[in-house]
Amino acid sequence: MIAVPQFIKQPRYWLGLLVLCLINMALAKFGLWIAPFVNGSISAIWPASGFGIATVVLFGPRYLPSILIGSFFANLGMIPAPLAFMFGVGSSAAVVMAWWVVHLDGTFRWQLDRIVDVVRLSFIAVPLAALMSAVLGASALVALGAMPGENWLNALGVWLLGDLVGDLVVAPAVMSLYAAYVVRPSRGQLVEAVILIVLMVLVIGGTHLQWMGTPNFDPQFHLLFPFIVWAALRLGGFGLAISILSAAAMVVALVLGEPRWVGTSVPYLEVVNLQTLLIILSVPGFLIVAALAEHRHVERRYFEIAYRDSLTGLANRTALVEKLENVVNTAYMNGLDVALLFMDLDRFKNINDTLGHAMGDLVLQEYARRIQRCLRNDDFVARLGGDEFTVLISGHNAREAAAAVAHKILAAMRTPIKLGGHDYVVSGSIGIAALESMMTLNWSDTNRINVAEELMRQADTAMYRAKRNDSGFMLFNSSMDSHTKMQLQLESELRVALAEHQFELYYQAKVATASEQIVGCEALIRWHHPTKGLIEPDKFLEVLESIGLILPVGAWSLREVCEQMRQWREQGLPVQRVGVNLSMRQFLQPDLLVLIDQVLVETQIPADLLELEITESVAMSNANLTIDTLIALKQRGIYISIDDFGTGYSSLSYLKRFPIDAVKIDRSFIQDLEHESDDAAAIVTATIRLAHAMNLSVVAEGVENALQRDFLMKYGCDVLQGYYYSKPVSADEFATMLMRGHYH
Ligand SMILES: Nc1nc2c(ncn2[C@@H]2O[C@H](COP(=O)(O)O[C@H]3[C@@H](O)[C@H](n4cnc5c(=O)[nH]c(N)nc54)O[C@@H]3COP(=O)(O)O)[C@@H](O)[C@H]2O)c(=O)[nH]1
Repeated sequence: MIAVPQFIKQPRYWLGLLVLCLINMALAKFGLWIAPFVNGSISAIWPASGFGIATVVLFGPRYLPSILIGSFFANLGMIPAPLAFMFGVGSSAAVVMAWWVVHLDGTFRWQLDRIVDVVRLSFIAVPLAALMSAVLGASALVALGAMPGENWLNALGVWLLGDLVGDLVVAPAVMSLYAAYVVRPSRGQLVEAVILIVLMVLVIGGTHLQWMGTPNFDPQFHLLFPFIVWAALRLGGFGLAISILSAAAMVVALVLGEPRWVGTSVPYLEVVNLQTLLIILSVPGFLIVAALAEHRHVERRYFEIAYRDSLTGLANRTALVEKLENVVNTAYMNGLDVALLFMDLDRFKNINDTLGHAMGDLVLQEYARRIQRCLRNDDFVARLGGDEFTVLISGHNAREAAAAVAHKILAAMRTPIKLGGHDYVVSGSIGIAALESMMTLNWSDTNRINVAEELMRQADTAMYRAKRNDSGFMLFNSSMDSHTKMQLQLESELRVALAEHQFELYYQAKVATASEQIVGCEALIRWHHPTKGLIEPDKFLEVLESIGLILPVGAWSLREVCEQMRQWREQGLPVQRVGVNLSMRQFLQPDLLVLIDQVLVETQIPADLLELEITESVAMSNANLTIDTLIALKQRGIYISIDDFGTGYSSLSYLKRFPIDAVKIDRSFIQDLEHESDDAAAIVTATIRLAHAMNLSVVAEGVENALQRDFLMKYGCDVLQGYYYSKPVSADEFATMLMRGHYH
């Protein structure tokens, strides 16, 4: 059974077909009407064929019947029905030919906004279609006895030219008018188009009517060219289409209506002139429009590349900088406020590292959308790169508006995002810098560019402060600058500290819960500042990490620990395992294993005396890499513990994947141990039970009193560490402990 296409059942289709049939018929009638003025039988202009090509290219071959039927009924009554039918078949075949040629490789754009499409339509599809129609039409005339065979070639020529003119004028014009129906021209363009046509009628019509009928009258149709160029340059395809159709109508009317040809037909040379004129008005016009559209497209692409962020579609850094300078200028002129929000996603790197960059991209795209939804139309949002976004707000009370927007954005971020089947909440930190209108009144011109830069810097500083304080968002204030200066000073002092050997390692004992004998220790760094005295690591570790100095300092710690063990062993002390903390950067550095091997070989320390402590978040930052590194460390016999356990977002069952030896319960839980029913107590006991089930040793950090010790003893914690036994002490003091065999 033949399947009936769906469109057949749609009334819209039949209505469309009917309308197209009627238009086709009307245009064919027009062609037939002008035929006697020219040579009596075959029309010099056949607009129906151009309209047919346009409708089938635009709406598909399903509308082909409109051409066959329109042509048939237009001719019926004037010529025998079989001939009328053959003409209809010829017209339809010509349109199929044009449709096939333009769609050969599926790249044709009926909007005619590329030169290649205008060329394909005008120089290949239309000539082939016109030739086919002419061959079939002239042959049908001869075959059905309506014309002697010797006139075939002549009829073919006239038919061909008539179709060419109709196709080249009407087909691109109808396509362009349809494009304007889809993307409406502006009111200004419509007004300009009307003015253009009125002027064209006045100039051409006026000159023509003035001289018409005088001896040696020469029509001044070349005066049409400036109007066509004007339309093509200023109004695009739509303006050009209506100008060309108006010009064609006017020219045909003026030529046919000339008193010289009344009662006779227009001489053939005049007809060819008319046909040539219409073709050279149309084809170059549409080529100009296409060339301009291509140029605009290239410009738009350059603009996109230069000013758009390709991942999120938001404005990029360059666009922000330009916009900021403009907004600052406008604010200066109009006494407005400007506020800049600088936003950064918290721990975004972890998402990239653990879930992959593709998921990271999804997060950025989703958060770009969420930020946009929190803004008004005239706010400006940009992605600076990575996970950094900015929002620019200007107007009255921009600072208050910025704070409200920051609230909205942070609230929008709290909705979890689904990644790989799991819900994640990615929080953000926002810094806000604002310029009040009162201040702007005093700016000089050069100042204003610096002001834009300064705003960016201040918002950035406030964002870092918000991130550090975990406070969501913060407004910039000048005290933040002094903090930044102090940070810079700290950075340079730390570089000096490394070069001048101002770091020292202290050692804190770890004792076995059952015997309370030392079973090892943890090496903890201290800084002997030349003026400020002994500084604890919490005050400088983060800066070391942020400026990358943690790598040489970490390498120094590792070497120092092993060197110290070697010395203690040489002194005959009962050296136990010593733990060294590894920071994120250290753990992820590619030559960590090379360094460890080198140090162990140099100091001749057995690998099982070395313990590496990595925090949960370090282990989780890149699970696959962590497993590989840990396996390599284990193969060497190095002892591995997970530090600060309970503060990250992993679970023991997740850590099961890692080849580790011990977990160190974070001291915040130990300090909260008071009653067995407390949350902390429940967490500690559950951790001990689970860790033991997984054959892991459990160390409790921060044991400060007998109550905590007793609790941990009762629940079978293996090792205790804390001030209750010993604070971190210098290497010499720890050597004394080792000598005594006790932590006192
Ligand atoms: N990457 C490196 N990190 C290091 C290194 N040296 C230290 N650190 C890390 O710095 C953080 C702070 O260390 P510190 O100020 O030395 O504090 C340690 C102990 O003094 C403290 N502690 C131990 N017992 C108690 C106690 O009973 N009460 C109490 N209030 N504090 C106590 O805990 C710190 C040891 O913590 P941990 O490492 O988690 O076991 C700290 O995070 C260090 O890791 C280094 O060379 N490299």
